[in-house]
Amino acid sequence: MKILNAQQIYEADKNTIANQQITSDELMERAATQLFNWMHLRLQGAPVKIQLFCGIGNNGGDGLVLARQLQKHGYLINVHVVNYSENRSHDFLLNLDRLKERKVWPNFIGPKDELPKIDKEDIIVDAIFGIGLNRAPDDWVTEIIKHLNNSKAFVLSVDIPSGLFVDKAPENGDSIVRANQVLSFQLPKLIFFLPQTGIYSNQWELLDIGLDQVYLNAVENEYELIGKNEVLQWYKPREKFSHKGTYGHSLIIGGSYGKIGAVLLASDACLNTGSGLVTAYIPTCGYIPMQTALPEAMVITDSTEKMVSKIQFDIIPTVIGLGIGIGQNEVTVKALKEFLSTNKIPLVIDADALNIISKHKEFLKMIPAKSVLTPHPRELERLIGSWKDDFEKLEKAKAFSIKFNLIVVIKGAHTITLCDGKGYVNTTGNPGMATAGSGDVLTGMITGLIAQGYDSLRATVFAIYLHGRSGDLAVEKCGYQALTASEIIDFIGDAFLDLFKVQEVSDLKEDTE
Ligand SMILES: NC(=O)C1=CN([C@@H]2O[C@H](COP(=O)(O)OP(=O)(O)OC[C@H]3O[C@@H](n4cnc5c(N)ncnc54)[C@H](OP(=O)(O)O)[C@@H]3O)[C@@H](O)[C@H]2O)[C@@H](O)CC1
Ligand SMILES: Nc1ncnc2c1ncn2[C@@H]1O[C@H](COP(=O)(O)OP(=O)(O)O)[C@@H](O)[C@H]1O
Ligand SMILES: [K+]
Repeated sequence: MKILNAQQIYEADKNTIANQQITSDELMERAATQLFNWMHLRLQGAPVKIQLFCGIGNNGGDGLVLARQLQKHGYLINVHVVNYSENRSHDFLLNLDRLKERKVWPNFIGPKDELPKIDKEDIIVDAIFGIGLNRAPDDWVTEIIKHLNNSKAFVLSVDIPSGLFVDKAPENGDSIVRANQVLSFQLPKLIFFLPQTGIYSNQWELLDIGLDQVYLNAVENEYELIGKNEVLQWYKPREKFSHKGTYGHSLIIGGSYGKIGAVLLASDACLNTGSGLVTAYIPTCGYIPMQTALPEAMVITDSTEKMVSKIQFDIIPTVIGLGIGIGQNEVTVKALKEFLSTNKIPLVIDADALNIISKHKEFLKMIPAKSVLTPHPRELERLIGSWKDDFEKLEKAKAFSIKFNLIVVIKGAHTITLCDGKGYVNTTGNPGMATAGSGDVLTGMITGLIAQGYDSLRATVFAIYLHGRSGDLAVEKCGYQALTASEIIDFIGDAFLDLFKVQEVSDLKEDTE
């Protein structure tokens, strides 16, 4: 699903109005009717007080239409207009009149006015600012937002939590509404997925408002949200007359004394993702544990007991997963340099191999094009330097990926894959996966898909989806705390099977959250 920027959303708006021959206020009515339906379905006429806080733009206009519809259905409403500008939008004014026609007189709040009383049992509708916010809210507006946040009432935000910009980082957390639920119009917003801004939307859902499909299909998006529909089309079925050679040979290079488990996890994950053959290249000390714990994997040992000191093998792997548990010993750095200087096989690079490359930036030029780098936030910082906010992080990582023609994976709650200037935002996974070794599993999975002939970008995005989905399925059985990396591997098969399950309506709702 496409993630558009603010300007593109306004374009979608314009195209919808032109091509469907409707007025802008009809589109607003459509949007607010979806808001009303969502609330009405859940509240069923409950006598709860609904306090609507509306701005003076179209987000506020949505709030006013919603207020009118709620009042028509007998709900108890209090409408407040946060009167932050004289520059009121046409559709706001139109709907203000329509509300007044129904004898509803909003309470206008200006800089010096007292703040309305909010009980914790009330429901707050936050329609103060939408995607039109273009500067930090004034101090008195910030005070209102703080008042909403301190009220303990349930907050439902229209389109986005007020106070968030769509395309840049906020300056002051106090001026952002903390939404229990966001109902956003049709298109997901990038801010829902970034650690700094995602915290303001506890849950979010998309409401289809029938935006012009021709425009949406044609528009070039910088970010894409990845769910089941996106990855399913890439799935390669197993062929009847295939054999293990058909599905590639993965080589996993890594491990050091005390960190053989990392290679074990990656190799196991790689096999479970479908790689035809898997060979692990490890220091000698790992030979027996590796062969015992994972008989399906072949093993090549380094000449050194406790670390990788020379990367030499006589097989021809399809792809190499490099760096998990490898350490940063001087001999390993040398081995890595020698290996990179001649290697032409695509790489998936993780962990200490990334840290070594960060200290020896000249190695970057030796990495084959479209190899995959999978740093966690600290490793990313070592690679690209620090950033002032999530947006700068994305820009720096994107520039880095373009400069070296590499795929860069920013791991986290919503892992983002960057390639050729475009970002792919993952939707699966859960905090139970913040556990030792879960990144090693991901490296094995990406390697395993590349081995089977998926191009590196698809392999990466697909593996990240499956990795998160395995974690989501596993957590249903064991809970967040007990989730281990091995458990994620145990559920890779279920994650594949789950691709073909027909979704229940209730699951569909979960998917958009
Ligand atoms: N396709 C869709 O998705 C649809 C979207 N719809 C809805 O429209 C919403 C966007 O509406 P919007 O463009 O009127 O902007 P909104 O966020 O209401 O801001 C209002 C105005 O405030 C101003 N302003 C900005 N910052 C400020 C500040 N700090 N302090 C004071 N003033 C400030 C700025 O005007 P300025 O003062 O710069 O002239 C801005 O224009 C969208 O979120 C959704 O709810 C639906 O109705 C239909 C379909
Ligand atoms: N809160 C979270 N929600 C979803 N996924 C998470 C969360 N925290 C971590 N993960 C995932 O777990 C993995 C952790 O990787 P990493 O930090 O490299 O672990 P390790 O080095 O222990 O193997 C990444 O794929 C990341 O996206
Ligand atoms: K809002």
